[in-house]
Amino acid sequence: MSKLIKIFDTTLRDGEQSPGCSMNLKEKLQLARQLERLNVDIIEAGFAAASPGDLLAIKEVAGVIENTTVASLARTHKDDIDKAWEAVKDAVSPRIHTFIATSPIHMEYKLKMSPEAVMDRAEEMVKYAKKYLSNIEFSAEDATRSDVDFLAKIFTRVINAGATTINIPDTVGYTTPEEYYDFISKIRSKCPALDKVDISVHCHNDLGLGVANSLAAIRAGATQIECTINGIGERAGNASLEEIAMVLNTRKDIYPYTVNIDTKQIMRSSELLSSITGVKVQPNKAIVGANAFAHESGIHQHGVLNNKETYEIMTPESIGLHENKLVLGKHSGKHAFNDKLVAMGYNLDKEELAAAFTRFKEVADKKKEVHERDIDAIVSRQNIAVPKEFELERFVINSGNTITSTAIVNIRTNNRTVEKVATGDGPIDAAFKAIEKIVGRKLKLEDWSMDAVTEGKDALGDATVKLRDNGHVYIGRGLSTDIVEASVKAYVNAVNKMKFEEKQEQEIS
Ligand SMILES: CC(=O)SCCNC(=O)CCNC(=O)[C@H](O)C(C)(C)COP(=O)(O)OP(=O)(O)OC[C@H]1O[C@@H](n2cnc3c(N)ncnc32)[C@H](O)[C@@H]1OP(=O)(O)O
Ligand SMILES: CC(C)C(=O)C(=O)O
Ligand SMILES: [Mg+2]
Repeated sequence: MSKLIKIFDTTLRDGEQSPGCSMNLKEKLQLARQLERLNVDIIEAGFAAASPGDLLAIKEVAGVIENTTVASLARTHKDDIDKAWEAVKDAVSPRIHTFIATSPIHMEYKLKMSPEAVMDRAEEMVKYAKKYLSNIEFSAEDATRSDVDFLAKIFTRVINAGATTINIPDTVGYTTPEEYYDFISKIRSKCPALDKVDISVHCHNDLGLGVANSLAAIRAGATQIECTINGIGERAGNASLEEIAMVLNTRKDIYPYTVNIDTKQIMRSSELLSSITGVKVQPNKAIVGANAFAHESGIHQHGVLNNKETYEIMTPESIGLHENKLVLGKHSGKHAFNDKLVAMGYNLDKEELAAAFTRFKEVADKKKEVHERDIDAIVSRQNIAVPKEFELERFVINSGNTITSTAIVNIRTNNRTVEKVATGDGPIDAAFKAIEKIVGRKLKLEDWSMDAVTEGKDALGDATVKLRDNGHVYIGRGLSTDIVEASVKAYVNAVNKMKFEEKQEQEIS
């Protein structure tokens, strides 16, 4: 078998560091399960010392993931390492990932430590982590702006102390493919101990070179690539997992390596992440953008009609962009629905299945045809559902181009129905104002958007609402064939998330 290139997914850690991409515990669990289906080798589930909530989320992920290593990030501090261990110790395969910066600018101005002290600390903390477990990754933050001889020394010491993976990150997205190839080759020649461990790379996209640099690193001997779904991450993001996986899958002639990723799960992973964060993928994004497999111009269409390979270097099916197969209808029962879910890679418990089936029937009643992407939307929203402190019962809206829109909304909360009336600038605004009155709190609507999940006049509308309160942003999603209903559901979902997260924070603190 050819050499394995391990895929280390850091969507839940570095990805979550991007503005607007924070996720609650349920959302992290949902995404972690999808990453396991995608078959990544390592899930970096968070940074345990960052907050009690982060520690709890990693712990929960570690408790449910069976086939993938689960890692927590930790500074080179005893307390961080204790917390990281507490978070991952129940994992089937735990890893602690500890890091310290090695570039002159970071050591002098940020850490205020001498290079000798950094080296001593790194060695000491790897030894400290070793008392807990054997699988330890060490990262030299800002490696690409660090001195090669210094890196060779620190890597030799941490490997002798027990590190099993050495990461050489391009933290600020500064390097280029040729330079990175030479840099890694030089470090390898000065540090023979690297041949005994996995060499990892972690590339940021500040110059748009994250993927290209990761590929150059593979040719220089890297055996682990750190990346994120949709390329999210600090600043301009990280190298995108789907791009790396598809390059390695499509260009085996240049990269004759084994990669464990199930590429058919790529589209679903990308859509799930967008659905959780409310951050959409740009249409021309490679692999997962809406236009990635679209052919608009006549000459291209002519070519594709004669032979798809004239303009398609990979098939849409290879990333799980299925042909919108008609799957089930309103006469289908729970068994057929569950069989289909299993075939699509879902594994729901009894309660989740019952709730998803109810939603499926509601959708099937309104839509003639239920496609796999509709089911993806139903299931992913379902799992992310939080306790319904507020539940929409019904609404009536009076709207038109010559009258002020008026909404009457009835919501069930605390075992009673509350009804409020409000006027607004259009039907959706009126409905949102009525809900705000019921919640009894002034909420800032930061964003609202609507997408069609599938095509056609009976497409499911997928509404996203972003509410800001007390410095936090809460993202709600709503699905319906009716865009006002989808929006109202999304608003209520955002309010429920706000209440859920507030309660969680109170419980943890
Ligand atoms: C390149 C990366 O992505 S690194 C990961 C970045 N991610 C994050 O920072 C998200 C989570 N971070 C947090 O929640 C907080 O920053 C915490 C909880 C980790 C620390 O919070 P605070 O104690 O308030 O410290 P603050 O963030 O202001 O400063 C960082 C401190 O850690 C030190 N530090 C930074 N990196 C390291 C390291 N790898 N090893 C040891 N110490 C470090 C800094 O020198 C500074 O120390 P000081 O408090 O003695 O001056
Ligand atoms: C913690 C490290 C690996 C990191 O995120 C970076 O260097 O960008
Ligand atoms: Mg990073």
